[in-house]
Amino acid sequence: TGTALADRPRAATGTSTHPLGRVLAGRRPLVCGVLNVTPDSFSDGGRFHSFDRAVERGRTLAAEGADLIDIGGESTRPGSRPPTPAEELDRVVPVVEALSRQVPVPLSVDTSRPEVMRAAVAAGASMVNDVRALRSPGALEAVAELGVPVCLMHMQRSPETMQADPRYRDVVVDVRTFLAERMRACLDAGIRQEHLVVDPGFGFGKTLTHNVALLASLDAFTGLGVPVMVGLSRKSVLGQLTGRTVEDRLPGSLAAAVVAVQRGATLLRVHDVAATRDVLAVLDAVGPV
Ligand SMILES: Nc1nc2ncc(COP(=O)(O)OP(=O)(O)O)nc2c(=O)[nH]1
Repeated sequence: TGTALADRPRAATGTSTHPLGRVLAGRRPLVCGVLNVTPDSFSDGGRFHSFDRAVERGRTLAAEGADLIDIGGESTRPGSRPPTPAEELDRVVPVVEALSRQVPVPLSVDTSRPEVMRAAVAAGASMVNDVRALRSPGALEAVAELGVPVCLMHMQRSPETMQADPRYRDVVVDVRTFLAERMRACLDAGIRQEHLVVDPGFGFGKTLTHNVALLASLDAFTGLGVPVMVGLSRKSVLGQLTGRTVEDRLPGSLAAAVVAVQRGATLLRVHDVAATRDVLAVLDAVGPV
């Protein structure tokens, strides 16, 4: 069941309004469900096992009301080693292909590799989400040619080293400046402004103090004039604030979602879609702060 392949929002290269662009222009905050197809996200699996569970997870996220499903094949946990290009392609593309036929919601591909962007969009993805903000060789050109929306996220250094000793002059100013520079690079490469999303990158080269400052000053990023994505769901910053392990961080995640939306976030990247949708329903009833 679900939308036939032909009816799905396709990567519309060169057309004026991309289907996902219309979604992103909407007023209601969007819930982006996290689907990590990585060994440490799906336990004891060979590709087949994780493939089956990944597709099942994607169907569950859609059934819970996800507006978008973000599919990633690279674990970006602090200290993690990136997969080879072949490993990443092998993890992501079959899942995108299967879900593009089975679920009626747009798919985003969480990758920094242009070859993975191209293969995932060809398989049915409608958006790119890049934790390296298109800094890899060929990434800007790939997104410009694909004509799909892209999320530009801030990360200091790399997953292997980012949490060693993160330092900023002023974390809000430094992250905002970085994102503004990446937006400029995108516009210069021919990527449309209405296809841009920015994300401060919570937990990516930030201490607890840095993460809290970024959340408290989220309006610095909404001031960039494009939708802001926030990914705080179950992250270690919530563990630092509550003392909870990852399995018990739903209350903290929902509190973070409320704060993020009230300070201007319009996309929430979360593991718990149904619970987050419930929180947004209550916020929506009350209206803006
Ligand atoms: N735009 C964006 N993309 C992201 N991709 C991965 C993660 C890492 O978090 P998660 O996927 O929950 O964990 P892991 O990759 O360790 O499984 N966080 C973000 C984020 O905050 N923003």
